[in-house]
Amino acid sequence: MKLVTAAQMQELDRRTIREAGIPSLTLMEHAGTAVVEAMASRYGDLARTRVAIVCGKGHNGGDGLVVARLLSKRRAQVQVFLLHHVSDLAADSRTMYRRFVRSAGGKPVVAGAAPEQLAKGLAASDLVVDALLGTGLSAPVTGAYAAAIDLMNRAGHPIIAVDLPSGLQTDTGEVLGQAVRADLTVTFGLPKLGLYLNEGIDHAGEVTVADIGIPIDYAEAVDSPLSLLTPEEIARLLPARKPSAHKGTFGHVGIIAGSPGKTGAAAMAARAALRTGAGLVTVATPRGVNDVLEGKLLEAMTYPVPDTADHTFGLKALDLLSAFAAARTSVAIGPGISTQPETVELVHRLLAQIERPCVLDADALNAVADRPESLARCRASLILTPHSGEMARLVKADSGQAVNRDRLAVASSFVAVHRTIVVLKGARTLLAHPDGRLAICPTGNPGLATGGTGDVLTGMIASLLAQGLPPWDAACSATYLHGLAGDLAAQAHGQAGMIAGDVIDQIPYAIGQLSHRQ
Ligand SMILES: NC(=O)C1=CN([C@@H]2O[C@H](COP(=O)(O)OP(=O)(O)OC[C@H]3O[C@@H](n4cnc5c(N)ncnc54)[C@H](O)[C@@H]3O)[C@@H](O)[C@H]2O)[C@H](O)CC1
Ligand SMILES: [K+]
Repeated sequence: MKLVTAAQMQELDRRTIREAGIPSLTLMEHAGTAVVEAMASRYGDLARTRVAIVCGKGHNGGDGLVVARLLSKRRAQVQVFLLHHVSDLAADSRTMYRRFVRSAGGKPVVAGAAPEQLAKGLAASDLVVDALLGTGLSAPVTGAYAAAIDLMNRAGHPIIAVDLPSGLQTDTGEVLGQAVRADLTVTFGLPKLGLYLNEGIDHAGEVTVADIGIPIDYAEAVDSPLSLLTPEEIARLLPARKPSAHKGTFGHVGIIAGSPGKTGAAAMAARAALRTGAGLVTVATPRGVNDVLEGKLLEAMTYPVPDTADHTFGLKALDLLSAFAAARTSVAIGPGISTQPETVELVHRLLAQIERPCVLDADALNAVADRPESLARCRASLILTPHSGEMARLVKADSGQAVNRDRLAVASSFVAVHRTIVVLKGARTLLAHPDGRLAICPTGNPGLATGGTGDVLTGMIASLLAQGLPPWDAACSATYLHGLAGDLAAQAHGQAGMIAGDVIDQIPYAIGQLSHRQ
């Protein structure tokens, strides 16, 4: 599904009204209806629920007035707070104001709501609807708006944001002055970019994208290189398992991984590859740690190769590893291989020889960071899976935080230069393709910030490559499934208690959830 900026959304809105002839009031009615439906599905029967609705003067406020009328119909106890006098409202919003007053029989509407009144009203509510500002935000929030946002955030009740949390910049996810911290955001038509970037991630809460009647062909025609991965799209990409299949049908993953103290990384990548459906998985590992690794694996095979005195990968293994990779359907290099200088050199030489689609992760990324030109020399399709710290090393940025401040630009320019796919991990993992495509993954949670989950993702991508998915589809699908498995693991164990092994255990259920959508 396309991700859009404020300008793209406004253009879509304009086309829908002018060309498709759908009246703006109808769109507003649909928007309000969608918010009420999302509230009912999250908070249950809303009858007798006390709801404070805080409205600005634009169309976002108009949506809020529709919500007010529809909630009153459901016998919720609604209190509307208008920050402006009725005469200041946009025309459609004024119409919705009148409809609300008429249908709700003169329920309290406080025009130009003073902070004390608002504070009292918020204290006496169960839920808060934020309909102050949407895509029309054009300047930092100050004065009465800032005060209202602060009061909403401090009221301690769940906040439902209409279209966007007020104060959030639609395109960048930056807070302009002050922004609402929502529990649920119901966004209209297409998802807005800022809900998935920067502070927007924390301010948006759960995001629901609501259909308000914008024609599908208009939405698909939006010229945006950015998309949000959706379960429907990912379900279509996953490999089918025909009744006549055998294990050869699902490919043979080769994983080059492990060193003393880090055989767990190798084992987790292998198990994740198997759980994602690969037919066969073999881990090539330094001879000195092979016995330890074998003890951790049942279904995967190992391939011990000559090692250095430290029991890490050394140059004497180059020819064997090159032949190993050539005999596999896909390859992953990196989990737990260490940054021993000979291992680093080995990675560079392997890259010059490898031809199978290949995932580079962890220490393999650290190896290429000082000589990234090796990437361009590689003939294979490469998928790199850095977290922000590894990306910082790859692009010589000061820190992972510097990368995170501008994830879109960093990832796009890296792939344009090095012609690889990048999976930039982190809150809302970002995928970048050298042809300019960008995708953001909505699944995953902070519980995934635990050792080993990166190795799991590497194994999953390699698995889908081995099953024949093109590299971009494999990267998108594996990232989505990995986040979903992480969300299921968090449900079972909590975000603090979940560990990478729990994510592996949930992969089959994540695949199962998507299969129902095929
Ligand atoms: N996209 C659609 O198809 C639909 C969107 N709807 C809703 O409409 C809003 C966008 O409405 P718009 O009137 O353009 O803007 P806002 O309501 O977000 O606010 C504009 C209003 O606020 C003033 N303003 C801007 N910045 C500030 C500030 N920092 N402080 C105070 N005031 C500010 C500005 O001057 C305007 O007067 C969209 O988000 C949806 O919720 C439709 O209802 C359905 C169709
Ligand atoms: K809002």
